[in-house]
Amino acid sequence: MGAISGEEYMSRIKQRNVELWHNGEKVQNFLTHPVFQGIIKSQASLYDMQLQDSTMTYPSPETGNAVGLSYMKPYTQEDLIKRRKMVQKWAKVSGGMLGRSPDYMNTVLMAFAASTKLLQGEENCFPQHLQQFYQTAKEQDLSFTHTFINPQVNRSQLYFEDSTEPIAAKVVEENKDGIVIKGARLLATQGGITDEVLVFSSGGISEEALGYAFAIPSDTKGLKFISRSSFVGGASTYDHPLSARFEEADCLVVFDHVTVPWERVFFYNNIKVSNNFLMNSAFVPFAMHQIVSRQIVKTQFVVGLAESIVSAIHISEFPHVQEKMAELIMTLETMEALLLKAETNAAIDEFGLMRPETTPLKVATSTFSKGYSRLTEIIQLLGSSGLVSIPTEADFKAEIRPDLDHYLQCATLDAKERVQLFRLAWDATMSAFGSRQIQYERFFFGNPHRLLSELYRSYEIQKHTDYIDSFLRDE
Ligand SMILES: Cc1cc2nc3c(=O)[nH]c(=O)nc-3n(C[C@H](O)[C@H](O)[C@H](O)COP(=O)(O)OP(=O)(O)OC[C@H]3O[C@@H](n4cnc5c(N)ncnc54)[C@H](O)[C@@H]3O)c2cc1C
Repeated sequence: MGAISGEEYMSRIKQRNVELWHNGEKVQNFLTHPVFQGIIKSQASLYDMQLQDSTMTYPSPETGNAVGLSYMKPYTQEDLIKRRKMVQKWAKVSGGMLGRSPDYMNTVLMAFAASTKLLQGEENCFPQHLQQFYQTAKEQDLSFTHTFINPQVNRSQLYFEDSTEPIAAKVVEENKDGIVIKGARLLATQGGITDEVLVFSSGGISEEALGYAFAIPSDTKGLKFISRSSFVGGASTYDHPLSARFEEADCLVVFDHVTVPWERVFFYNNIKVSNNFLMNSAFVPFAMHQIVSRQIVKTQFVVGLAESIVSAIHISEFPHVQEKMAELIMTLETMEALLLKAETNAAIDEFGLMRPETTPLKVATSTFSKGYSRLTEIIQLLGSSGLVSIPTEADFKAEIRPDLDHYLQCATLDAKERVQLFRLAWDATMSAFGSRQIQYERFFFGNPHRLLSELYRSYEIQKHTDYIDSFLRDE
């Protein structure tokens, strides 16, 4: 089969009988629902793009089919660069706003499947199931959401859930068919509108029943996705240039005695593996390589947007404006340099993959997680009242049009073009969609404080203290 078209992706979504709730109602037809139709069309356009661009696929080593490059295990630096270019082509479609373009989860699955030797010989671990699932996903171009964390009930390190009905999803039974899961997980972005959901323990557990990894179809019996309220502002892409197309709902995932068939269980009932697999696997470097590639496109988008505002209202002569533009450029150049360093220093890892150097990627993701809100703040500071003087497409069709044309023109654009630009800046930085983007970049890859402390703990710092020692000795 191999890489699919947008049409095939949509027809699969349509055929699945997924239980997805939004605003108190069970969603019936996803393809025409005002909240989900925009994102589904955008995802479909990405699949079409992949099918039409030969640099976005590669021949499957097993079948020879043209399959998505995001599934490709990189063995050389050229492979890594091909992967980066593929990620960035897709990211350009949404200005980097789509966190779950298919390459993200495909990369994650590739990295997990490449790491199965960590499961070999371990109790209750099934490396062959993970390998097989990766092959199926690659050949059928399956789409994914994932959920790695437990509900935010009590994060105290001393907390031990004692509810009689599980809150955090756990294994409540195992039988001849598989393991049975009851409870909930957070926070599946694009939950309900993908073929499959990938569920992994992200560590930090002390109870065996909470440690497992599996993948199941989104329409598995007992599985329910509860979407947050939608940030789609409306269907008009003039009024809502981003949210109308790229709003990815985030979902609570509820497992009501969901049976996971044995062939879909990757591991369970093994605390050591559950706590270590994610971090010891190839997940972090390869997921981060995808993330930083996308975040660079997002930064380019912000730089372009900011400069378009600067030139539209002629504010480039002011020193603080130049300083703010320089700040954006510094972030972009820093991100690009870090990615280049990671790729340049890539080396074959314990799984035989060409692994990008992890430290620059950790620095880049942490820089962006902290700094993206500042990038959006700069857009707000430059756009000023222009970000709220944003009449709608309907206003431009009404009899007030001559007033709008006259009073909302700017140095380089007519009123309708100017409002279109400022509406884009508003949607990127101030609308509900734009605010969620900030929260997304802060948190989606895990607790940012944990990532920073992990950066410090894994950093080869000894050479610098050795330097100080020798400096003192030489005095
Ligand atoms: C928009 C968005 C989309 C997301 N999409 C997905 C997805 O598709 N799939 C998925 O699996 N997850 C997703 N996530 C969830 C993401 O993985 C979590 O937000 C992240 O791991 C942080 O967990 P939390 O939100 O429960 O915050 P918490 O862990 O509850 O943290 C709350 C606060 O307490 C602090 N805190 C908590 N514990 C500690 C500690 N031990 N030490 C120090 N400080 C602590 C945190 O730093 C934070 O300030 C998404 C999140 C967002 C915001």
